Amino acid sequence: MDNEAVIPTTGLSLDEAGALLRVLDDQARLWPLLLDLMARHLPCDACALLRHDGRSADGLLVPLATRGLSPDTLGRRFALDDHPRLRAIAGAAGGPLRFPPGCELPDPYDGLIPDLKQRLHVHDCVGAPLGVDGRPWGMLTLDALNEGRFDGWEEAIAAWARLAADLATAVERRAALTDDGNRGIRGIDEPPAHLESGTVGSSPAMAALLTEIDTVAASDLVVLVLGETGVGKELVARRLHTRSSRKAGPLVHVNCAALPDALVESELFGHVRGAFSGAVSDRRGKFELADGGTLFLDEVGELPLAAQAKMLRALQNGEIQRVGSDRHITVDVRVIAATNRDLAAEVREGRFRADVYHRLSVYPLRVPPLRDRGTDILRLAGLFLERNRARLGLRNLRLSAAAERRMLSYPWPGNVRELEHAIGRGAIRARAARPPDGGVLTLTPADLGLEEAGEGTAAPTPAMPQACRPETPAALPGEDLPLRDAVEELQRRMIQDQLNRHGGNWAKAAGTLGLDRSNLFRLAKRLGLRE
Ligand SMILES: Nc1ncnc2c1ncn2[C@@H]1O[C@H](COP(=O)(O)OP(=O)(O)OP(=O)(O)O)[C@@H](O)[C@H]1O
Repeated sequence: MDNEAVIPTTGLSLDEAGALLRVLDDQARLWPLLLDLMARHLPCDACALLRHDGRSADGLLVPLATRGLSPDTLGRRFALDDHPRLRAIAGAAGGPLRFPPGCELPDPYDGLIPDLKQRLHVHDCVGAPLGVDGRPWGMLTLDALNEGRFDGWEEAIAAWARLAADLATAVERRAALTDDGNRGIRGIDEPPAHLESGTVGSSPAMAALLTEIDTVAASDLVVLVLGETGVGKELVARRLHTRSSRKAGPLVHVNCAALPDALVESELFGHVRGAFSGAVSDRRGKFELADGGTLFLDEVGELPLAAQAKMLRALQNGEIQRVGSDRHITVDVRVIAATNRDLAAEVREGRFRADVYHRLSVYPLRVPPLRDRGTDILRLAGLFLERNRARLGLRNLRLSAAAERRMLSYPWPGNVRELEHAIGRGAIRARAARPPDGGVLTLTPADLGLEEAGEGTAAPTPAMPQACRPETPAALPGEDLPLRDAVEELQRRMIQDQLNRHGGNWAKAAGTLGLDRSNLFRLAKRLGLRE
C-alpha cells in the first residue's frame, strides 16, 4: 500500500492503519472497520462497500459492509440494470462520481437511512468504483442527508477509494494464494463462501454451517442435510455441489415426496422396455442421469421401504439395476440427501431402514431454523424486499420499525420460505392498499400478516400457525380477502399445521388431511409452501 500518499489525505492515523492490516485475513471484520474509520474521517451519514458478484461488472452488487443504513440492506442484492446510479458509478472511469442533490437518478438507499423519527431520502451522494488488478471489483458509496456536505472533500474521498481498492487487492491476492494451496477450487474472481450472492446469512449459526459446507464439499462423502421445512436445505445441497470437484457434472434433484409410489423405483433406477405396462422404451433413472455429478435426494424420509432396499446397493458400491433388467450398472454419483424428519425416530418406528440411514448419515449437516439466526432475519428480508421492489417497479420497498421488531420476535415455523412469502404477499397487499410515499413503500406488521394478538384490526393470528403452538387449530383468515385468497390462506395454514404436528412428515400430514401424499405435495407447491 502506498501509505505516504494515501494516509495523510485520508486522515487515517498509523494506529488506525495498523488495525486495518491486522484484520486483513478476516473480511467480516475488515470492511466494517474500514467504514467505521471512514465515517470518523469523512462527513457522511451512511456508507457502504459493495462487491460485484461473479466475474463481470454487469450482474449484482452484494453489500459487504454498511454503516448508517437499515440492517436489511446487507441482504439486498442490487442489480445494475435496476439501479442506474450504481451502473453510473461502476462505469465511472475517472474515480469518484458525485451526484448532485437534484439528481434524477433514483438512489438505491432512498428510505434506508434510519433517522431518529423517520427515514429520510438521501440528498448528497458519491460513489467510487473499485478495481483489482485492472478489473472491476466493487464500489464504495457515501451518502449524506444535507446538500453540499461533500463540498471540499473530493480529494479525501478519492484517497479513501484508493485505500479500499488497495485493501481489496491485498485480500483477493491472499485468498487466491490460500485457495490454490488448499484446494484449487475457487478462482481469483469468485467471491469466497460467505460473500456469495445466493446465500444470505452471517449469524454465528449460519457462519458455522457455511464453514462446514466448505469442509465437506470437496470430499465425496454422502451428506445428510437436516432441518425444519423451508430452512434452505436445497440451497445447502446446491452449494455443496457447486463447491465440489464435481461442479462441472450434473446436479440431479429428486423430490422423493413427489414421486408416485408406483413409479419411485423406475424414476430412481430407470427401467427397460416392457418392464411394466407403459414402459414403451428403455429409460435411464436419476442415478444414471447424475453419473459424474451429484444426486440430491430431497425429502428422503418419504422414500417407500421397497425403494430404500434397492438404494442400499447404490449407496454401498454405486451399483444399480434398471427395473425389469438383471444387468448391474455402475455409476459414479455423490449422494446428498435432505429431510425435515427425525430419521433416527423413523428407524426406531420401522418406517426407515437402519442400514440406509447409516449410509446416508455419514456426514450430517443441520441447517439452523430461522428463529436462531438473529439479525440474519432482516438480511433475508432485505433480499426479498429488493426482489419485490424490482418486480413492483417501486423506488424502494422497506420495513417499518415495528415490522422489523415483529420479524425478530416472530418464531417463523415455515422458516425462510415463510419469510419470502410474507414479504411477497405483504408487498402486493400494501401496493394495493395505499400509494407509495415518493415511490417508497413501507411494510407494516399488518401487511406482513405478522400482527401480535390485540394489535391493530386485522387478523388476530399470524399468517402461519406457530410451531410452538401445534395444537392451535387453523383459524379462519380474518381479513377482507377475496374468497379465493381466503381459501388458499386457510389451506396453507392447515397444511402447515399438520406438518408441524407430524414433525414435517408429509405422508402423515396427508393422511390427516385426507389427501394422497403426492397430491398434498402438489397442492403445497401451488400454495408456495415449497418449491
Ligand atoms: N440463506 C438463504 N439465503 C437466501 N435465500 C434462502 C436462504 N435459505 C433459504 N432461502 C430461500 O428460501 C426458500 C426455501 O429454501 P429451500 O427450498 O432450500 O428450503 P428447504 O429446507 O429445502 O425446504 P423444504 O423443507 O420444504 O424442502 C428458497 O426460495 C431459498 O432460495
